[in-house]
Amino acid sequence: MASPSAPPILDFSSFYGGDSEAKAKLVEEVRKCCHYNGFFQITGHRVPLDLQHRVMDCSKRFFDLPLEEKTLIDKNRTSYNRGYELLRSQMLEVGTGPELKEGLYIGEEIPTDHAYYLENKLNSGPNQWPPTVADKEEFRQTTMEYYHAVFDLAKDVLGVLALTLGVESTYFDPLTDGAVATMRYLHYPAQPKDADEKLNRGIGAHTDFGCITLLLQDEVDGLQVLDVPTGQWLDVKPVPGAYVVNLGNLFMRMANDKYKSNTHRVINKSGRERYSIPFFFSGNPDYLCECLPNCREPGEPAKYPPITVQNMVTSAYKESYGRAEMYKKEMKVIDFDDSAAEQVYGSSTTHAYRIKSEVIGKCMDDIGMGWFQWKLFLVTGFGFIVDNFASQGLASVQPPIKQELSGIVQVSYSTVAYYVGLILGASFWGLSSDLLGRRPAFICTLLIAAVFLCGAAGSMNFVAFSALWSVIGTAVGGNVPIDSMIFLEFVPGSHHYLVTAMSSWWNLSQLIVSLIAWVFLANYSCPTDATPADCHRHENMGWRYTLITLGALSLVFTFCRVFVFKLPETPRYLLSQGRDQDAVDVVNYVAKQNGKEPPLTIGMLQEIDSRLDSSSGTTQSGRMSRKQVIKENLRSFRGEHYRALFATKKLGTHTAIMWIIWLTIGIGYPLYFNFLPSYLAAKFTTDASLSLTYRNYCITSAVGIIGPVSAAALVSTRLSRRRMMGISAIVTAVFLFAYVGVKSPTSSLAFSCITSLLANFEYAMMYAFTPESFPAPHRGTGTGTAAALLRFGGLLASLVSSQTGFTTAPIYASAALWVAAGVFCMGLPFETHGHDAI
Ligand SMILES: O=C(O)CCC(=O)C(=O)O
Ligand SMILES: [Fe+2]
Repeated sequence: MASPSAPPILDFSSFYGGDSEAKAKLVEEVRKCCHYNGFFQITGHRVPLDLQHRVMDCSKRFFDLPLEEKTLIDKNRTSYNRGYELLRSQMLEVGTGPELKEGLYIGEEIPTDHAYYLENKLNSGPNQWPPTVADKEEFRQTTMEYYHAVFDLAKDVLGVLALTLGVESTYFDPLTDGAVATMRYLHYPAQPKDADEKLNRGIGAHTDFGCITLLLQDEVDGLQVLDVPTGQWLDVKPVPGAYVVNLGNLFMRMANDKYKSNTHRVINKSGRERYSIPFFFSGNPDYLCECLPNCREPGEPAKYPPITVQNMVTSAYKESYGRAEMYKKEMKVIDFDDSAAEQVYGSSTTHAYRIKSEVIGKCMDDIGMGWFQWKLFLVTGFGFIVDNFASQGLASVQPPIKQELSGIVQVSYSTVAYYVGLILGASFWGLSSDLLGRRPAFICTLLIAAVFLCGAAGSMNFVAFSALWSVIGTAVGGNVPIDSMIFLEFVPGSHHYLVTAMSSWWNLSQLIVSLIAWVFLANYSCPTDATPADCHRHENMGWRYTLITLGALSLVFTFCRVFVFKLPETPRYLLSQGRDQDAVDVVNYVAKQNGKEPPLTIGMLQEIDSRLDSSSGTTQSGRMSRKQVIKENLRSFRGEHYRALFATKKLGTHTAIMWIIWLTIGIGYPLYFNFLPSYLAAKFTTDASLSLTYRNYCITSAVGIIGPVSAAALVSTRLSRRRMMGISAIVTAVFLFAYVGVKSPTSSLAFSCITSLLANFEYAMMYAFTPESFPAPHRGTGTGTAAALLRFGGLLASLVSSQTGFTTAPIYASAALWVAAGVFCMGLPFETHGHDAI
């Protein structure tokens, strides 16, 4: 069977006849099918055609009943799977919707005093018969007559299977005596021909978990078998009167995997209603399934230990139906009453969005922290690193630039240009990540920064230099806000503290820049008293080397982001766009990357829509092309993301205070750091060598790393984030005030280490708190604006520093601003600790 072929039709009558040659041929053909995919059809069996017609008629009669009459015998009223199962109550395949089929489960009549019932044996108990079906008694009798006829046929098929294994046809008698079997009347309503095939399955792809299945189909096709070697789905064409026979997982296990239990599914695209009656033969619950004879080579071990039919089928049942069960469980866990979140977020998100976001959060928790997120922690960290490559890089190269390039009125004008870029960049990329997604910013910001950092190294005049820095600013401005968001949207609750720890990348970067500057600037710069008249380019290459190195490292980071770690769009952004199916795919992709079972199905999200009776837009935006989405977004954008951040009084107050805090520390932090070097130089008038200066920078930066790390440790405790941010801001201020009084260069270094640690503690908290406090559909806008205000503060500070002489006033001002920021933090209206970011 080299080329894919649908299950063959075999004449079973030779099993009953006396022609031993024909019988041997049948056995051989069955054996081939078992090896190939475990599927074949049989005609010539002993189940009368007339009985088949009568039973199909029963099935139709039942399904024609009104729903309320069918649900009188709901399967969930029993603990042993007998009775009616509603449409869409099962999902066997990842990524599909609930299945378009309804069913009635029937088995051997087991009274409540029967040992099987008393011992809770597999699917054992009295049947539930529909009380209102026409000809009720005939319905019951025909059904049971059919059940017993197919039961006998199943025993005969097992007889042939025994012969294929080279043992007596009676080999399976211990398995078939007292065997449990279940049959199901199935009804697949007609599904529109153009319905989305992916979502609308009669039965999702699955394998049967019992011993063997005998299926009677009516004349409407829809059953397909997967041809494993080619990946094609082969139609199993209905043949009047024939049974489709297939092996289940239990048989495959007993055959040491030599015989196959194959994947199959039903998609009813016929435009007609389809009826089928599968008969699942499990076996005697106490039968011990061991490796069958002739299923392994001499010396080859059995792949599986012995197991009883009861244990095997119950656990396989769990596994096979696990998804559906988990789905139901999940749906029960979901608290549809989210009035607390509603109070805060109001109309900024829909109810359905919030619940779905919560479900995604739960799935992320189930998937847990794994390789995917650790890699993400590294690649999002690149953004923090490059941010400081630029800020710190610019500050370090300004002194040698001033010496070399002529016509510079104020070297800090380049800082102004850079900050203007940063403000534009933070606002633009923030907003763009809500409109177009997180990915474009993830790639572009790093790439642009890398290219222009290299470009800036080649600047020949100050105007070009400043212009290039404004472009670098537009890219870098988007790095930190977007990267912290992306990481936040993938990290499980258990590792939320890592969002805070991300800031340590920024401090690490400060250390890297200080080291690079130490190497290049201390060695390849004109003497400190040189001017453009006597400082030549070739003697002053240090700043160019510095920038080239920083640019090259940034290029390597970009390369990693583009080619090594491929970031999928975040599930919450996709949800916010109504792209539910894409969100499901991403969540399951992360699960796969972490070696976990896929936890989410589209059905779970659809269930939320149907329960809340809202349309998520899946059907429209789900099929929109990327271009359409962009167009739609831009068209609908009338400042809606900004308005949404003020949707309720609480959220509005929060947004306003958050933004004010960012502006305040935006001025306070650089005001102090820009002044400090000149202040110290003026105060101590020691002509400290460049080397010493860079050494001190390195020490301060290294100590600074402790800030975010300790913040990360504390953020996962029960302490309130607002209070921690507030207190750390105020303590920073106290140290700044004290700084003015330092008496020696050594204590100055100690103080700058402590303030750096404290300020970075506060920053790290803020960088984590800000994105998590905004709802994902507007998170980019909220976080981006915060970052833009931070930079605006920086711009104000650099304007002040370019206009003011050396006094202590700016340092006091900075301290006062930190106090103010601390007080604002305490006034934030809500806490994110203990809640999932939505
Ligand atoms: O209805 C069919 O054709 C197939 C049913 C089936 O595969 C099942 O119930 O396991
Ligand atoms: Fe099946």
